Amino acid sequence: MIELTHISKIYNENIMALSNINLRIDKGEFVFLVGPSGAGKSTFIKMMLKEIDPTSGNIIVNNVNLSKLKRREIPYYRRNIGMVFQDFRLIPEMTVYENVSFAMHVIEASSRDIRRRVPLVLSMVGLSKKANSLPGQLSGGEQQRVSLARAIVNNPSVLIADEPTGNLDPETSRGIMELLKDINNSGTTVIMATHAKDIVDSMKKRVVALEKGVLIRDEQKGGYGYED
Ligand SMILES: Nc1ncnc2c1ncn2[C@@H]1O[C@H](COP(=O)(O)OP(=O)(O)OP(=O)(O)O)[C@@H](O)[C@H]1O
Repeated sequence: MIELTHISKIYNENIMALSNINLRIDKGEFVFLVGPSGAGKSTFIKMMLKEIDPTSGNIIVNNVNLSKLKRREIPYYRRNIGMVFQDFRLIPEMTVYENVSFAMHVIEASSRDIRRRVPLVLSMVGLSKKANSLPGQLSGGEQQRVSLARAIVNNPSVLIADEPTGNLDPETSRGIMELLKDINNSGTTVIMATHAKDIVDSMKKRVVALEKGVLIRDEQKGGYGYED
C-alpha cells in the first residue's frame, strides 16, 4: 500500500510543484497519473523513488516511511519499485538478455536464479528469440518490452511507468498496455504517468489528475479529461 499524506514540494525560487497531496493506492491497483506539463507528475515519481524529499508530509510505501529511510537503506527500498521510461534507457552495448540479467546481478541474485528467471521474463514479454540482440537492432516497441522485462525481473511490488508509450505508435502502444495489464493482473501495483488520452480512455482504470501541483481529480474507471 502507498500512502501520501499532506505532501508538498517547494523547489527553490518558491515553485510549489506539489501542494498538499493526499493519496492512497492499494496493493494491486492500476493508476494513471495525468495532468498538463509542469503539473508535478515527475516530482511525484522522483519522490516515490526517494530521489527527492518532500518539503512536508509523509510517504509510506509497503509500511516503509520514506522520511525515516536511511541513505544506505535507499537501494534496498528501490528494489521494490520497477521503473520504465519513455526513452527505454537500455544499455546499448549489452544484449537483451544481459540488459535484463544485469538488474538481477545488481541485487546479487545467484547465477542459478538468473538463469531461471531471465528466460521466463523474456518469454512473458515475447522476446525469447531476441535474447542475443542488441537494443539498436530492435524496434522501439521491442526495446520498451525489454525495459519492461528489466523492470519486473526482480518482482517489484510497484511498477512506475513514466510515459512508457510516448515514443511508440498507437498499435505498439496497445501491445505495451497489454503487458502492463498482465503485470498488474499478477498483483503488481502499476502507476503510469501519461499524456496518452486514447489509452487512458480505453483502459477505464483509476485516474489521478494533477494541475499546478494540486490533486484536482481522483476517479475510479476515469477518463483522460483533457483534449490532447
Ligand atoms: N529541480 C527543479 N527546480 C525547480 N523547479 C522545478 C524542478 N523540477 C521541477 N520544477 C518545477 O516544478 C513544477 C512541476 O514539474 P514536474 O516536472 O514535476 O511536472 P510534470 O507534470 O512532470 O511535467 P511534464 O509532463 O512536462 O513532465 C514545474 O513548475 C517545474 O518547472
